[in-house]
Amino acid sequence: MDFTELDTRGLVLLGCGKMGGAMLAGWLDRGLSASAVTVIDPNPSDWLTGTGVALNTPLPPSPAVALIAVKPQMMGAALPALQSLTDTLFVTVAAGTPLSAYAAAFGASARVVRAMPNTPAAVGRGITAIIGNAAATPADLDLAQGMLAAVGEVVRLDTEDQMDAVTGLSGSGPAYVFHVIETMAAAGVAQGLSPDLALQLARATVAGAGALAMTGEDPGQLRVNVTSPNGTTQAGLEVLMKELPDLMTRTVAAAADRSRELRG
Ligand SMILES: NC(=O)C1=CN([C@@H]2O[C@H](COP(=O)(O)OP(=O)(O)OC[C@H]3O[C@@H](n4cnc5c(N)ncnc54)[C@H](OP(=O)(O)O)[C@@H]3O)[C@@H](O)[C@H]2O)C=CC1
Ligand SMILES: O=C(O)[C@@H]1CCC=N1
Repeated sequence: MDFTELDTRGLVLLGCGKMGGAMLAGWLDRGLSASAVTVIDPNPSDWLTGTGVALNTPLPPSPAVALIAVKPQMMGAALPALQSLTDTLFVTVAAGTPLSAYAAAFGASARVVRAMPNTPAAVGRGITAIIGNAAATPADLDLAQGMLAAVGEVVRLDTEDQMDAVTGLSGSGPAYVFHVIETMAAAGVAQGLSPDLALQLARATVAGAGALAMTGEDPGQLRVNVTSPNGTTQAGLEVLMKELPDLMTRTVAAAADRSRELRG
């Protein structure tokens, strides 16, 4: 990405925990100047302190973008810190919190893009869904998309309602996959492997399958390619496929429902 506008006018980051930190790490790795970034966070991590960004200093009056990455529950206490900004695009990654909440805090003319990223952004492999409010211009959406595309894929939503399902699928999804790694490793240990070897096999299997899935081949066909008739995979899938579809449907639904609840 061309970071010129952010480098020139500045980027403010409100909250730099797991998600804000993942995105900032991705941007700094891809060429954003640390000197252009001001972070507001009550307890900066050692990593953040070492990046050279400005920490809890007065804000520039008109940064290009203010990224809001605090927990939805902290929003009321945190947003007033950004109220003095002028001609700034607000980009929020908070789950649940609707676009209307930012109009209430910053005024109806505030330009806001709501985004749902995920933590693989830290290694440039995130996926983020975005939607703007009525005040956000096409140029604002392009700016937000450009920033987020620097740390992975970006998709645009048609309606804000879709954000709950996106949150339940790709926002929370990395945690489901990490749990698959954990449970595959534990299953390998139950078959007699050492914990270290089982974890190495599970981690590389998920990463390799993910890379293969990204070739664009249909995932159902990729599954068939592994499955010899009456072989080992078929025996395993006969167990997994009885339960996983319903389990995954309920998992994503629970996360999406929680996103709906967070609207308050
Ligand atoms: N983690 C994820 O995978 C994803 C998270 N999100 C969204 O990102 C947002 C942040 O989540 P996550 O990074 O996981 O949470 P974290 O708790 O890791 O990060 C939030 C950060 O905000 C800080 N903070 C608290 N109060 C304030 C304040 N008043 N002003 C500035 N900073 C403050 C926290 O400090 P302290 O810890 O000291 O309170 C913390 O460092 C949430 O809204 C979440 O819905 C979206 C997509 C994925
Ligand atoms: O768990 C959460 O609420 C946040 C939103 C998506 C991922 N983490």
